[in-house]
Amino acid sequence: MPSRWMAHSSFSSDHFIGVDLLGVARAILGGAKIMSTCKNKVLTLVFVLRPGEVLLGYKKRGFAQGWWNGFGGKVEAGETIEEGAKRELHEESGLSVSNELDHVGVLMFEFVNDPVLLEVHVYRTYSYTGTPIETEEMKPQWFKHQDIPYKDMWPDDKLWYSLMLNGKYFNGNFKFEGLTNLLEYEINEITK
Ligand SMILES: Nc1ncnc2c1[nH]c(=O)n2[C@H]1C[C@H](O)[C@@H](COP(=O)(O)OP(=O)(O)OP(=O)(O)O)O1
Repeated sequence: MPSRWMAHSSFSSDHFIGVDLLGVARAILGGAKIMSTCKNKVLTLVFVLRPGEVLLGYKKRGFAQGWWNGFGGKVEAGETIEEGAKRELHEESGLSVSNELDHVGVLMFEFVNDPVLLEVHVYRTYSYTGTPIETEEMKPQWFKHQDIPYKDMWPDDKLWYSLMLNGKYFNGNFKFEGLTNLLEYEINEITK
């Protein structure tokens, strides 16, 4: 039975920092079946790992084109967040994952003058089948941890990647103006 990491948020742009994301994350860790309220745009982000390295994809088109990122995208109607994560990973890299993904974080992104909040669920795994292939959307490449190209990535990534790479559970709130100006943020590591 797949886990149902359905998103929930009482998030409001009037209370950007300090929302109950910590409570959401604790509930998830406690095994709660959290259903989507559909207030946010729910996305996934999957990191495939091998010892000392992470697989990133160079975004060839669309949102954040020209930057490196994990694999992921929007969760579709009728699928759990984890199912969406596995589907996007396969579509964008050719890799398949049959085991449960390790859910390590929830990141909330607000953009100035945009009422839509992005709720990004971060997963990692060492367990996959297949060989990474270039797809219409992404060009994959393995990076040693010390060579991760942060200057060609979302500005927030360098703030939380070490937690993800070390298998810590975390959440974060980020407020952007445009795609490159990170105005404020908060990151919490959560102990299980
Ligand atoms: N700030 C930040 N840091 C790291 N990663 C992300 C962000 N913002 C984000 O949106 N992301 C991630 C979350 C997703 O993995 C992708 C965005 O997905 P997107 O390409 O919009 O979704 P798809 O469903 O693949 O889109 P199309 O198929 O419609 O192009 O970035």
